[in-house]
Amino acid sequence: MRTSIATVCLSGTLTQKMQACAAAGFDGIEVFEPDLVAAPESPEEIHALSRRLGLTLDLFQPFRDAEGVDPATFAANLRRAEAKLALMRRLGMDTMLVCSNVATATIDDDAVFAAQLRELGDLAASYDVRLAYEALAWGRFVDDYRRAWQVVERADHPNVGVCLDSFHILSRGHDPKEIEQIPGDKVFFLQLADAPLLSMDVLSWSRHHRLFPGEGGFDLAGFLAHVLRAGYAGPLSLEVFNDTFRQTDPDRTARQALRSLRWLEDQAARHLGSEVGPGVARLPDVGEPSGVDFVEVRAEDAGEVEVVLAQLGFTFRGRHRSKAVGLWTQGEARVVLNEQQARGAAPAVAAVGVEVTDPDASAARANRLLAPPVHRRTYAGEERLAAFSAPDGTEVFLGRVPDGPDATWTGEFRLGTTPAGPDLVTHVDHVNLVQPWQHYDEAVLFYSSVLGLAPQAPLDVAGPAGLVRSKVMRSADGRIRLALNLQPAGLRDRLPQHVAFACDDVVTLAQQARARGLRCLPVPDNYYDDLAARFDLDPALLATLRDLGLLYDRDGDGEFLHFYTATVGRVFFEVVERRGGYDGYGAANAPVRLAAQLATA
Ligand SMILES: O=C(O)c1ccc(O)c(O)c1
Ligand SMILES: [Mg+2]
Repeated sequence: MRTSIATVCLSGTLTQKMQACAAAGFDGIEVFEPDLVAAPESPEEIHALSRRLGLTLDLFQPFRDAEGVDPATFAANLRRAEAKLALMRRLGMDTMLVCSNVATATIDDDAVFAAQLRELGDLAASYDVRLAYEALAWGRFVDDYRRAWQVVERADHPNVGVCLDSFHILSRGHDPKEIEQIPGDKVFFLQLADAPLLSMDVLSWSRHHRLFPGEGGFDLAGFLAHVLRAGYAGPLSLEVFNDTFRQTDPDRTARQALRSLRWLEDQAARHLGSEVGPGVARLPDVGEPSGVDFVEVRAEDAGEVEVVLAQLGFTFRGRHRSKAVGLWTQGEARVVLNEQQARGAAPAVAAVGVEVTDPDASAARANRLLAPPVHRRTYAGEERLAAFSAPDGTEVFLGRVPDGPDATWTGEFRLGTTPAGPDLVTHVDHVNLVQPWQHYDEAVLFYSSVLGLAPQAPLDVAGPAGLVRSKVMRSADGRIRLALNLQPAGLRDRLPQHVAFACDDVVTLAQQARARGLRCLPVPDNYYDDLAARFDLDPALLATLRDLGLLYDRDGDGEFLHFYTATVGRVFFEVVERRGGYDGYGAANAPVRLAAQLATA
């Protein structure tokens, strides 16, 4: 379907916004009137620029407070409308958004709304313009799309239809199913926005917190499916008022925006199944990744990380035959230590490899979703893995699901040791990636659309340097879990990232690691006193936890035992044992960890 975006979604001047939309690959834009009013270019110049850029000007918006008014006010509204219609002709535009009256309406009567819209429709027809009437969630009288449609039906004018905006409908909890009752050709325009599920007044929610589809909590695929069932065939347009996107790079936001639409179109097509029409584009269907292939830590000198991995029981498997890269493994957990092009860099998580069944299809999907490709030097005979840069800069590699116990690329490593004993670590449980605040929502969309991971409900963790917002992106079977943590503004330096390894016997592993000299993150005694109060723990277990510096959590019948290593550069490791189907991450313990890390930093 055609794609469009309101200029209000982006930062910059009108012409910068237009260039960003065209560069990302949008078909058209909604011209937000204040952007035009503030522009030095004439309407004719904007029209000419849109043609040069290959963008259609799909919707002029908004025209406010038109209907439900006394006759004198309505006469003034007609005069105001005529000026805007003449302006639209200069822009070469044919559709104007009329939002329901929030301010000047005094007459709560559908007959009056319909008669006034009909009269406006006559005026618009003389300029070859169509009016799309939109119920704002905070409209004075019309605040529900179903009432807006009743008014439009009653106006019965070929130039008057409705504009549907997912935010106004879903924020109020109005059932979108009745959209299917509206004839598709009377839906003149469709605006799409997601939002986090907040409880606050709808106007502030709408003006500051809207998000691109896939970044919030609304069911937009289900919503769009209703609109498509109604027979709507116009553009899919984004209208996202958001404080962050208004101040960040418009080129980047525009790419993120188009990614959200391509993802949503595919989701709606899945939702519709065999009902889907021919114009709805699908993405390559790749299934979800089945596991973590590797985690890469990059550093100028990875020596300290090697020490910690050895203490945790990892085996050094060798150096890469042509690069300054080493491989450490335990069970199916593989850690690559990369010392290339890392001058001055403290150890940090640089890349995560995931296992997919069809890397080419996954790469094609990522390309279609405008994921920036990463190019790394590979030499003849080496396995070349497609990679993309996530919004936080983490490089995501797409590897093939291995046939045997080891990924094929591990054969490129030489002169290592063969794993000797029984491995206690079985695999990578989760990777925790710190997100700069301005890219957080983009990261949620990136990991859900490109990798097909599902966002879990967000959680706030109180740390001594600020609240850390956390959202886990995971595959259905839990083999991939990426915890995205928002960097609190109060922390000058980035929070460390971490890699958590799963094991079946964390007590033994902790004992062995201690014997090898591992420095764990210290846990205060107060924590264990509180544990004893909260849970009716076996005193012997409590003593073991206290002795080894292990943390503990419980959900239902499940139990979680875990510990953290000290931080090396910007990375630390965690070892976790999940008992009895425990599915969380020990969130209750996170404040203790954050405080201990701050104290030892
Ligand atoms: O917040 C507003 O005023 C506003 C304006 C136009 C829209 O389409 C909308 O959804 C909201
Ligand atoms: Mg709208």
